[in-house]
Amino acid sequence: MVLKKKDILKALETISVAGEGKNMVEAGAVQNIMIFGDEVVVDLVLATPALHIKKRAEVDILKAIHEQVYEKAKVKVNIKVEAQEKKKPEIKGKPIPGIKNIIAVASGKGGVGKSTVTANLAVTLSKMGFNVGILDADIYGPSTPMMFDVEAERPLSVNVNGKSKMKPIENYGVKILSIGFFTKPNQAVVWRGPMAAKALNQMIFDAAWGELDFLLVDLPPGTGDIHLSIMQSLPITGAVVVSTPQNMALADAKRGVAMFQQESINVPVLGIVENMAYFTPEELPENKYYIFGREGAKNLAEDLEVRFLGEVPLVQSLRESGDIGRPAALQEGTPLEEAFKEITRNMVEETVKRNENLPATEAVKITTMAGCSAVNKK
Ligand SMILES: Nc1ncnc2c1ncn2[C@@H]1O[C@H](COP(=O)(O)OP(=O)(O)OP(=O)(O)O)[C@@H](O)[C@H]1O
Repeated sequence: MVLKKKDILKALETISVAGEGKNMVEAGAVQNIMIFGDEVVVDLVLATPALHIKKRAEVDILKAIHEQVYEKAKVKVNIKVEAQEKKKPEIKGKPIPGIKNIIAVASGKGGVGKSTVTANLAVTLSKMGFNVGILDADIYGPSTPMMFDVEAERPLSVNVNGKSKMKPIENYGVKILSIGFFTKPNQAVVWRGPMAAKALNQMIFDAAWGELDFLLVDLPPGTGDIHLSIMQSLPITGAVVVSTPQNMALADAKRGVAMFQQESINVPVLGIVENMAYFTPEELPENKYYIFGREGAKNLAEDLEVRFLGEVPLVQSLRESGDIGRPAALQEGTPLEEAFKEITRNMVEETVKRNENLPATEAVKITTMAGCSAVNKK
């Protein structure tokens, strides 16, 4: 009996690989087949060193060749174990023309300052010379319109290439669309998941964002359906997680990071920001009181091996600036401006690093920090 490689391959194609839904040839596990007379040598690569799986593969191969090709074939199986490379984060969703980087800003717990951080990151990016937008997707408490003093505004419709599009509201050099523009003030927001997802999709794809270097997405707190829906429809470049140093907030932040890193989402976490890191009376800036604990988010970042982007103190003027609608980072020469500059610089740096590891898509364009002197300045 003359053994043929194609018959052996056909037999091996009947063996499935556990958990992959593919046969071992399709899955690339069969590296080589050699035939010497009635002897067949199969080189196999497996991702797991588990003994029972190795044994099982060997038995299956023997059986398939004996039953389907030649019952007296002398079969030898060489198994090599190669840990599979960790899946690289990939950009999902359809790219939005003109938008280079989409950064999701998330927090596990509510009220930790996610929207405040988003607003100040946005104005800092704008001061650095980037074109910036904020998509306020916080369906439970859209606060961006208030933080930018545009609560009373309503987006107008404009004509772009014959299509009617929603024009974002602009202030302090930042383009804004918020779910808050479509609800009355004080109206209880009871968006159901699909409704919210639809409204968000319109704000993303039916909006005239123009050219943006960064679109920051202010996510609702927590890790719910709306997050999944955004993650699936938007090509998110990376995520920034905001937390206070408090244990309770940290546990939620950890869940937030895990949500981005889970296999089905696989959005890289650019880093963690520690908000309300300490209280400092404005008249005594040297005095620091660690009200919510010390360096909790910093330690969490280290534990999770993600970048610590920086800390923001608890300062009365930061709250006030949010309430009056003028983000604190707009001021020049203040410790708060410095803090946000540092965080923003680190975030841009992480975005650049992350983009270097990605396939070039419309959603990923910024691959160097050159051209932004404010970013390079330490
Ligand atoms: N570092 C800070 N110092 C002082 N006040 C702050 C600081 N960070 C946030 N705040 C204030 O805390 C309150 C909650 O902040 P913010 O709305 O940004 O939180 P959030 O995490 O976005 O909340 P939500 O759960 O509604 O999404 C606001 O009044 C804000 O002005």
